[in-house]
Amino acid sequence: MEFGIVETSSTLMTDFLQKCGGYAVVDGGFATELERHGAELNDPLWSAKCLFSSPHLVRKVHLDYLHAGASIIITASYQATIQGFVAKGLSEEEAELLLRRSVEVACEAREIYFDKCTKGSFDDSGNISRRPVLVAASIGSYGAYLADGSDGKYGDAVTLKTLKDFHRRRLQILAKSGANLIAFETIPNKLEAKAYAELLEEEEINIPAWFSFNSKDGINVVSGDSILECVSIADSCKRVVAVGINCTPPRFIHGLVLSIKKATSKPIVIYPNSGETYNAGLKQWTKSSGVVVDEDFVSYIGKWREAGASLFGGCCRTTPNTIRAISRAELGYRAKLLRLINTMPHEPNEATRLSELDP
Ligand code: MET
Ligand SMILES: [Zn+2]
Repeated sequence: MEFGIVETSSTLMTDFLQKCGGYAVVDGGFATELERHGAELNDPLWSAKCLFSSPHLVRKVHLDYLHAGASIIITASYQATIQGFVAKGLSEEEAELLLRRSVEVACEAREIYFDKCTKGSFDDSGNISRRPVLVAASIGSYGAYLADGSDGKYGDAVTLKTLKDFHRRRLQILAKSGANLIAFETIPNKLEAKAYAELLEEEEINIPAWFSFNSKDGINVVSGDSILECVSIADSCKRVVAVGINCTPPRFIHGLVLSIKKATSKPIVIYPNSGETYNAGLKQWTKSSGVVVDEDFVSYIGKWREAGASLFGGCCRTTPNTIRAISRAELGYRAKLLRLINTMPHEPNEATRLSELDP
């Protein structure tokens, strides 16, 4: 029975990617998009504050990303922790309800989107035709909860047990909330990756997960730990169905995908930030030379795909426009691929195919 559950879990991503034509579009920056709509997130709970202060805005932002073409939407639970809610004066029960609510709101947005966009569309067999949409329940790191800019350098007092104790209950709740997968995001170090992998096994979590690491130099993860060692931890966990990088400047992604490829054959998920730098002290994003506009962002996608990534989205300070641009580029890529296949007298070699398909 248990084997059966894990089996289903492990094929979720490959089945999904197959349905999407090999590549899928993830959503964009969630918290920063809430802020663009006027939410005041200078708070230890960050985007999770909106789960009780403005759930309608959370739903709207999910919907905007769906309309922009995202096929995976990530919940507002990144910084939603029981410990954080309790510190705000909520009871544990209320905190757990809010965690569940983060997934419910995303599922509601998906229902509204399906309702609006699939009326009257049927496939050749008469079934309703919808692009598949997955809801990924976000789990941010212990450092996100601390919100102290520690970048995964937690010090010796924070052990594997500390991290497992911190994450266990939230993971249990989100895994039973109706989400399709767990997105462990912005993972800063090896110890936290290990804690997640052990929790997934110990708790027999029956939905799959992705591990997405954070890097600030394009070589190591943000704490300085080796990306290869981090990816290997994800690779050896059968419940992990994709591994990648998020909230990292776009200019570092190509090299990181090449490194990840060396340590896993699982699908690679990439959702970089806008290239601006977050100043944890000032709690502000500051412009830097590597900032890219939506068109530039899209021009990178071909390279990332060529390097081996198959799920693309955006993180902080990217918007539904970024996702729309990625999604159009993906549709264009697929159309070109089809045309190429139909017109080629013989199977093109990989190099010809990829150079002709560069966006
Ligand atoms: C600091 S990375 C934040 C990731 C989260 N999914 C968000 O967009 O809010
Ligand atoms: Zn981010």
